[in-house]
Amino acid sequence: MILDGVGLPGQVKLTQSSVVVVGAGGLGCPALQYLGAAGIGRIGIIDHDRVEISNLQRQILHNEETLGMYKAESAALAMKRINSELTVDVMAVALTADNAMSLLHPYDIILDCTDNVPTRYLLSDASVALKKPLVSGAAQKFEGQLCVFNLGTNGPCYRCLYPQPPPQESVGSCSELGILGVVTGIIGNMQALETIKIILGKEDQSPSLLLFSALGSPPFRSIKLRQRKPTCVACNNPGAPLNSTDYVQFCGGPSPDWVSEGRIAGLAGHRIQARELHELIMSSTVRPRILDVRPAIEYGICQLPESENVPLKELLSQPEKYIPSSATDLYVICRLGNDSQIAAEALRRMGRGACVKDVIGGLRAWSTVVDSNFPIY
Ligand SMILES: Nc1ncnc2c1ncn2[C@@H]1O[C@H](COP(=O)(O)OP(=O)(O)OP(=O)(O)O)[C@@H](O)[C@H]1O
Repeated sequence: MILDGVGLPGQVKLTQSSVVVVGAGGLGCPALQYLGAAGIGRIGIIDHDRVEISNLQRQILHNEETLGMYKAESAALAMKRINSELTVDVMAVALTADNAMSLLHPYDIILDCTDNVPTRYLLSDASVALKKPLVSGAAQKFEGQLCVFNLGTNGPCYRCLYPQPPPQESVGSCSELGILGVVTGIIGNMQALETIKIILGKEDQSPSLLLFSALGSPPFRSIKLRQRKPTCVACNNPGAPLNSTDYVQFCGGPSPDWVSEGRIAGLAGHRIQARELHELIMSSTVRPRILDVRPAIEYGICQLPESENVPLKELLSQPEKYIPSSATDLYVICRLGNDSQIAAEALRRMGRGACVKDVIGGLRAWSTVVDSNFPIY
């Protein structure tokens, strides 16, 4: 309140404002922590996922005691420890095209703290339709990006910048590619800062894309963005893409874990649950052929007995080498069930009628439903 340019009116603005944070992971946790501490009047948290031990290296609102709890709940508990009077709406559901408008509608500003491309397009289209600013963060390995989309009447949206999704091979999750925890801390904190600036009316009206590289020299670079693109399908017709886009199909690649059971059922025949694979192993006299597409170093840490290791890159460079004869079924597995979908699709494209199935949820699912002693990392 004593800060020049903020004062009591500024603090009142913070108290009277509302924000919604989608994703209570590496970016969402630091953003939520500072937004809560700043005294934002109402904070919504949307995340369908539960806290896992591998999250604790960067998802700083969660702790050993909240393992297994919904992240949205765990984050809310931690924030209320800072300020018991905070109003926090816990929404332990996945944001989808069906619920986006109703879940996001009550809030002034939307923060994208998620980790997958379909949700980025979905959030962008929803924020254009709702005419709300979208404070978007991303982080992977040693790098991060920050941008405020849809600001004012002419600020560009995510689609203006990226009309087409990135190629599949350039996309991966933190658990697949790794992330230095503090990098998400830096970007998540900056998302909180940009949000507070918007509320206080101190935002930069000509938006830029901030690029951070922990190993870069200098580590921060900034690119000024143009205004809305005249050809942007979302800005020209707000709401239209939201009603007509299958975001997962549009982005290609593996289905994120929030995709509904209905969609997985649509892929029936191409996919198998870990439990079903286990039943098959137990009931067959001939052991099913299992291809593990993780990098060799990860395969060395743990693997299913008698599985073969063909790292994804190797498989994609020569898929014909690994297609089974039409008589043999092939089950493709990885750590979380993403790379195995890409590998299975590549093998199926080779034809020959081979029956190739990927294991939904990968070895993580195996350790949850089949063998709790399986040492998944
Ligand atoms: N459509 C969505 N609706 C709600 N939450 C989402 C959606 N997409 C992603 N998220 C959430 O965004 C968060 C992203 O954070 P982050 O990548 O740090 O976590 P993670 O997915 O647990 O990471 P890891 O890749 O290590 O498992 C996750 O908690 C994830 O559940």
